[in-house]
Amino acid sequence: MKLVVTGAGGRMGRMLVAAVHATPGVVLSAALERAGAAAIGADAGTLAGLGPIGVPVTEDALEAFVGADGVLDFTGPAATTHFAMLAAQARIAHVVGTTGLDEQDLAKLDAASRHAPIVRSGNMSLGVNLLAALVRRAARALGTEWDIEIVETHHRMKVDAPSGTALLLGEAAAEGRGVGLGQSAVRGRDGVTGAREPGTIGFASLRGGTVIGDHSVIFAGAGERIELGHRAEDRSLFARGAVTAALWARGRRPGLYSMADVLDLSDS
Ligand SMILES: NC(=O)C1=CN([C@@H]2O[C@H](COP(=O)(O)OP(=O)(O)OC[C@H]3O[C@@H](n4cnc5c(N)ncnc54)[C@H](OP(=O)(O)O)[C@@H]3O)[C@@H](O)[C@H]2O)C=CC1
Ligand SMILES: O=C(O)C1=N[C@H](C(=O)O)C[C@H](O)C1
Repeated sequence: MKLVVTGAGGRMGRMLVAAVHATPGVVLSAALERAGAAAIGADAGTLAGLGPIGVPVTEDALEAFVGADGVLDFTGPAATTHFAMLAAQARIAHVVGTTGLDEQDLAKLDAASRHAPIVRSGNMSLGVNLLAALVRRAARALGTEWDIEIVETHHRMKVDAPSGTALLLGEAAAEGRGVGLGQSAVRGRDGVTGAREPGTIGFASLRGGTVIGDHSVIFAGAGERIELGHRAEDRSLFARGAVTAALWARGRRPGLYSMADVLDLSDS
């Protein structure tokens, strides 16, 4: 399977190039960065710490997509919605790890998924997607007398909050309660906020240092607390998950899929 890596000079892009290189059955057919980026012309393998692999970083997404079977995309919302349109035109699988997408961005992905398969997840790891299934189950069992708070910590360079993973876990909690996250989420508190509103799902974001990604879901009841959590120790686990998603998506019908579909956790 021929794969394109977008944002190939970024933290995740370099991990993705290495994961593709290490996985039998997939090859890197192109590596992209934005026009004018310092990485243009560099060998993608060298950037990823592999040594030269003969794939230079380029800026021409359309040409790259036409010659490929899938694209691994961990960039930013504007780039990802653009790549979704191009992947739809080329009818190739689009694996989206990008977070910070708003409602309009998601609507664009939805439209693109009518023409090609898209696998989107705020977290491509098995551990987090299993955690989401556990959170859904706990929220269903405990009911609204137990307050739910989601705390996430990431490195100082992260640009969006709450993290995509925190929102994924919030969605799972809301589903467990049979409510929509949009109506329940409290995304940060400051000043005289008043007492906690029953049934809400709170989010708190911490940023600092080189933390790859820590998430805790706290269920706080009367006189007791349950905490379910996950700590990522290495970005390569997200990259391996993305390659697994691309292999799964190859030849699938157009549609919007999640990592829970890829990992067969949808009924959990
Ligand atoms: N779902 C998951 O499992 C995970 C998701 N992520 C998400 O992945 C995204 C990227 O994270 P990270 O790698 O840390 O960020 P980086 O900023 O290190 O990398 C993003 C790269 O994409 C490049 N880029 C931006 N726009 C374009 C474009 N139009 N064409 C080509 N390249 C482009 C950036 O270039 P430039 O610097 O010039 O903007 C940069 O090199 C984030 O949204 C993050 O939250 C991260 C880890 C796991
Ligand atoms: O930006 C990151 O680094 C990460 N982003 C994803 C998120 O927003 O949840 C996944 C992981 O936590 C790392």
